[in-house]
Amino acid sequence: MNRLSLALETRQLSVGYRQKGAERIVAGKLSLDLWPGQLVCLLGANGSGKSTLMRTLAGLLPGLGGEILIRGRHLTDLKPAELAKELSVVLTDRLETGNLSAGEVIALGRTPYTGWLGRLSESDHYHINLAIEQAGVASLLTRKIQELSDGERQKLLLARALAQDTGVILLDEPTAHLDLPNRVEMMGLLRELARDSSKAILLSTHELDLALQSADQLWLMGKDGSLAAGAPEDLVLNGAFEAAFAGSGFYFDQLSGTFMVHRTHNLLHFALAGEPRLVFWTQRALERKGYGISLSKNHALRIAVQEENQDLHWILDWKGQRFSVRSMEALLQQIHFLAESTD
Ligand SMILES: Nc1ncnc2c1ncn2[C@@H]1O[C@H](COP(=O)(O)OP(=O)(O)OP(=O)(O)O)[C@@H](O)[C@H]1O
Repeated sequence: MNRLSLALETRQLSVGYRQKGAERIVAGKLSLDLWPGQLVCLLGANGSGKSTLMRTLAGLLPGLGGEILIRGRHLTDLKPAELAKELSVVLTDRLETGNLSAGEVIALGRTPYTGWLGRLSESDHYHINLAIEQAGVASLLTRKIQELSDGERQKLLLARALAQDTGVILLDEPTAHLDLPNRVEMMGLLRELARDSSKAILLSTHELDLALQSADQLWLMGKDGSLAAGAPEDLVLNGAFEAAFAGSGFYFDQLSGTFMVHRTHNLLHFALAGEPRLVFWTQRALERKGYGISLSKNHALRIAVQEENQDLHWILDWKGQRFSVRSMEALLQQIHFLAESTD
């Protein structure tokens, strides 16, 4: 792809704060590309610098070095009105809109196009209606903004950004206040917008699992001011994903693609056999108790799990002895009993 069609680009960008004449660089030497049609999730532990980078890219915080280009033009050369036609921002903590209705807030997204009288043209109405439909906020329009729930307000802010009709949309934690179905819906909506409307969307989030499943690219901020960018699967397989969130008490399991709370601390390992879904949950139960999994089929400790007529049962082969149980709880109790009596 021709680099001229990049939606946003940074070259050796440093972000951070100037305090009493001294610079505090939060992240440096960032050379990043954001293409039209791409959904990029910005991830990192608390305090790693996601908001700082987001605010710098949005022109709300001056960079400490390097360059930011929006469709090939330097951010610092763009007048505020020009920037507002290129890039919209949804920040979680900003809503200084007084006593406006939700519909009026969405219409504010057209400010860069309406001139100082603020009169809405046909094209403005078109974009407002499209934004209402895309964000699914038609039922909120007459409500006062203070009366909305956090989740409803979040969708409304997305609608305002969509009404602004920019090529780049930056969202700081857009799923923060949403429940699980709404988080999934919001991520799906952003995914669709990127793909179908060729928007370049960058969002920061703590939803690691959703980001892994939805993003075209992850930008992973490390605690040391570094940033690793790449396809989610590349960053999992090269260890960058786990390294960004390394902490005590949990680890990232590449096989299941999830963070696990428990490491094996028990010497007992089991070989598992059965339908993958049943093996998966049996493994989860064993790992929760600190047992390990063996890949050897001839292991002395084996568990086979089966489903017959919607009844589950587990056959535990314990060094040649066989036990049959009908629930996961019974399986764990049987193992515990056998382990205790063999000690
Ligand atoms: N206004 C400020 N002045 C000086 N330092 C700041 C300021 N705002 C944030 N910081 C510091 O910059 C670093 C990055 O903060 P930032 O808010 O960007 O992290 P974050 O990744 O968004 O965190 P979180 O996940 O907790 O929202 C932190 O060490 C923070 O203390």
